[in-house]
Amino acid sequence: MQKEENNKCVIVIFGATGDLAKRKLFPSIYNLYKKGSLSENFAIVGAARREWSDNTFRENVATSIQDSKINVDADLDDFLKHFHYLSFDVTNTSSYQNLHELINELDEQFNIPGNRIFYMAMAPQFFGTIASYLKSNEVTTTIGWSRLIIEKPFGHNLESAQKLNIDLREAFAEDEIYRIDHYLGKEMVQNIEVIRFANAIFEPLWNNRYISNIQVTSSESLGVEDRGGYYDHAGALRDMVQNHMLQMVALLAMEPPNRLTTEEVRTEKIKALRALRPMKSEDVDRYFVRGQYGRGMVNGKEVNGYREESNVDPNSATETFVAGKLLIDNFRWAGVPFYIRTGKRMTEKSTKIVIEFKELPMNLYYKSKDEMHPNLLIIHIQQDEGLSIVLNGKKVALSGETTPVKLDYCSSCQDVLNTPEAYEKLLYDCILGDATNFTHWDEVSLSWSFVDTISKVWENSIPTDFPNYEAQSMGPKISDKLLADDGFHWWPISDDSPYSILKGENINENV
Ligand SMILES: NC(=O)C1=CN([C@@H]2O[C@H](COP(=O)(O)OP(=O)(O)OC[C@H]3O[C@@H](n4cnc5c(N)ncnc54)[C@H](OP(=O)(O)O)[C@@H]3O)[C@@H](O)[C@H]2O)C=CC1
Ligand SMILES: O=C1O[C@H](COP(=O)(O)O)[C@@H](O)[C@H](O)[C@H]1O
Repeated sequence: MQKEENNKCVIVIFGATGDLAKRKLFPSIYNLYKKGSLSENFAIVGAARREWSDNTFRENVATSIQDSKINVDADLDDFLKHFHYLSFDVTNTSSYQNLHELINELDEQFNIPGNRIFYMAMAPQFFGTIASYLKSNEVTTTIGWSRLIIEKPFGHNLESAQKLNIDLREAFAEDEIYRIDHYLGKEMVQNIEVIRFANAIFEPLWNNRYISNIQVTSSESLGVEDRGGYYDHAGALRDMVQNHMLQMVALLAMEPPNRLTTEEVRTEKIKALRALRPMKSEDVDRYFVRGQYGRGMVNGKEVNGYREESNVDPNSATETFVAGKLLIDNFRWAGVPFYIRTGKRMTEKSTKIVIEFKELPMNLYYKSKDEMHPNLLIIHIQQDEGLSIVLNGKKVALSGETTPVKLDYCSSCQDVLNTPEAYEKLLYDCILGDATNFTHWDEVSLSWSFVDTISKVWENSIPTDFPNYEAQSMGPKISDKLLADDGFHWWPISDDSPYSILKGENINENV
């Protein structure tokens, strides 16, 4: 009963004519509708500057759903009846009064008990303004609940994030603000907690006594595409590390929560981020590496270097690659490096976490030709979803030599049609009032304080070697040194060849 009342709501999408709404939000809402996760009592208001009619808006929503990979059923017309459009100027009071009236009408038409979600799918400079106008025009004053979903980037540094947060908090309480990090909606990112805390074979080993290092790689094969205007002011550090990469590190490092409630889970993640050893300016070059892609060959065709991309400064010093070594100063993790790397125009699209376990105290098989292979747990976040465990076994032969054995579980292969998109899951969580997989302000602020030191150092020392990696490579060679100095190497991340991780020739691929 509670759930049925809860999912009745009006969702206002600011920026409904834009790319995010088209590619992610409309298909996600349609999927929720098809699965019966939305009741019939919902309405969507699209708001943007364009002078569209409801019909034009519905046609665009239909096209975006048809262009996505979803199976479109006959119920599309019924679905579209829930969509309404409002031509909107963010700085004009009358726009908010019109919005208020429209929401009230829709509440009545669809029997919605005053529940509202305001989704900011617009450029971040408008977030504060919209929140403040919503409040002053009493659009957020309702007998039901009122929630704000806010897209990244959440500020450009700690100072601007703090200012944005103060602006938002004038209109919304912390528990009404849902800061989206779409990595937290990914199936296997959500699975990190389950793998860790529901398995007796991992939980006791998850610490510095048994783990030698953890590697988190999120590589992209595409370049900056048409987002040069935004990206050239952000760079990989702000675009990926401040949010997605540090969120994955927090999930890997956190203590088990007392309960699976939003507050308990967030508290543990916040504690892990607090334990992150702050960077000193003088250590940045030792712990972090930046790169920028140059030209290269992709599928037999030469592709542009970053500085030749549209809306990018031809002398840009913006990094499109970051690798770093993080240390977590607490009992569990003292001495265990967490290596992260992310970049554009790398060899392939892949996000993987490799947990490398320590060697055994004595190796009975050491005298044999092959050295023992460390045990690995590999969490495949994307493109394939699943996990692998690398163990040692005996070679099928008389010699008694050991050989690495890999056990694979592919969760996306089991349920390929039902794996929900990250946005679908997160939108549904927000409708149900579950903020566990959204970032709390404390997580945002701790991540910015960590990243700010690095970006300040980088802003003050212009790299002379950019571009320093070829498109379609694993980034600058110097990123291998981060690990080599500690006696480690990056494990390969290829999805194409599931056994590549075991092959000697692919190990140390960049060294
Ligand atoms: N696209 C993506 O994949 C991702 C986007 N994001 C974030 O989502 C947000 C939106 O991104 P995206 O959809 O790509 O951006 P777009 O530029 O494609 O869309 C911007 C939207 O804002 C509207 N808009 C712009 N100015 C005004 C104004 N003054 N008043 C009213 N509406 C206005 C535009 O419509 P109109 O021109 O009709 O006014 C359009 O609907 C950004 O914060 C971005 O960082 C985050 C992750 C991924
Ligand atoms: O937030 C962002 O993420 C994407 C990568 O997301 P993924 O789900 O495709 O891995 C990245 O391309 C983009 O630059 C960044 O803003």
